[in-house]
Amino acid sequence: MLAATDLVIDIPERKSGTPLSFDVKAGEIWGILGPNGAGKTTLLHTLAGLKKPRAGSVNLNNHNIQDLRRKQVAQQLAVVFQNNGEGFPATVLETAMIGRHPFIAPWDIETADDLAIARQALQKLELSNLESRLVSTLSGGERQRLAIATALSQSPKLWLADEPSNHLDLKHQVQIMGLLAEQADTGCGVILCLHDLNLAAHWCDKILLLYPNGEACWGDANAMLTVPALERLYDQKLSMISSEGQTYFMPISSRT
Ligand SMILES: Nc1ncnc2c1ncn2[C@@H]1O[C@H](COP(=O)(O)OP(=O)(O)OP(=O)(O)O)[C@@H](O)[C@H]1O
Repeated sequence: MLAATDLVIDIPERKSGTPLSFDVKAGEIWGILGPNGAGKTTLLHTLAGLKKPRAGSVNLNNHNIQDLRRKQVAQQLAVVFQNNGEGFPATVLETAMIGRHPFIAPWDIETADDLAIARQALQKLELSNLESRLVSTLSGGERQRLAIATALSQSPKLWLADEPSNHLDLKHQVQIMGLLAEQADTGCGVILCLHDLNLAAHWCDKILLLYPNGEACWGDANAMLTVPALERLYDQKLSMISSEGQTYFMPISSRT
């Protein structure tokens, strides 16, 4: 679905680091992990074709993403951004409808089907009762769920989400990760930037570790999520706990 070949992301004044070559297949959930400033968002935006790579290429279904028109990309791929700040004044429903725009011809208006898809997405994210509200009045978690509902309205084959659990309470974190897993089960590819190691351990099939010096490695989640690798990644002591077949990582602090 999405293939990176010898990809070097472009971070100003930073060495090129490890060229990235990997293939995100239908049904897979990839987690990109790394400390603040490592380049996770830059990588996600490069994979989405929003940012040109310094070297190498990103192919979306065998086409170089830089050669595709933005509308062609948006018909296949949705991006959930890290910050869903204020845009134009718009209601919740109007915002969810933005997800339908890649499928609407210029000068055409949304059809009843478009409206139904957007409403279904709002319902899935428990936002139906807020559809007439202005986005500016939403809480952080509601805004995050709306960003995911808007991506869902886009019916993407590929999801790229930057910290999708941002601002969400525990129940909604599980709900959103469940929704993304459901999307993967229906044949979508999913790529997530994550800070929460436990969400990564629970939900991701593949992990890419991105170090601040540009070094990177990737592979099956259980091979990548080891205490030595993660301690080096975050420069933080960790302990690993297993419970009921699940793995959990905890930072070790000096406070007793
Ligand atoms: N236009 C720019 N000019 C200079 N440096 C930039 C520019 N844009 C981003 N950077 C730097 O690139 C680095 C990577 O940023 P990026 O947002 O990709 O990191 P991240 O891993 O997503 O971080 P976080 O976990 O904090 O969200 C950061 O050090 C950032 O300051």
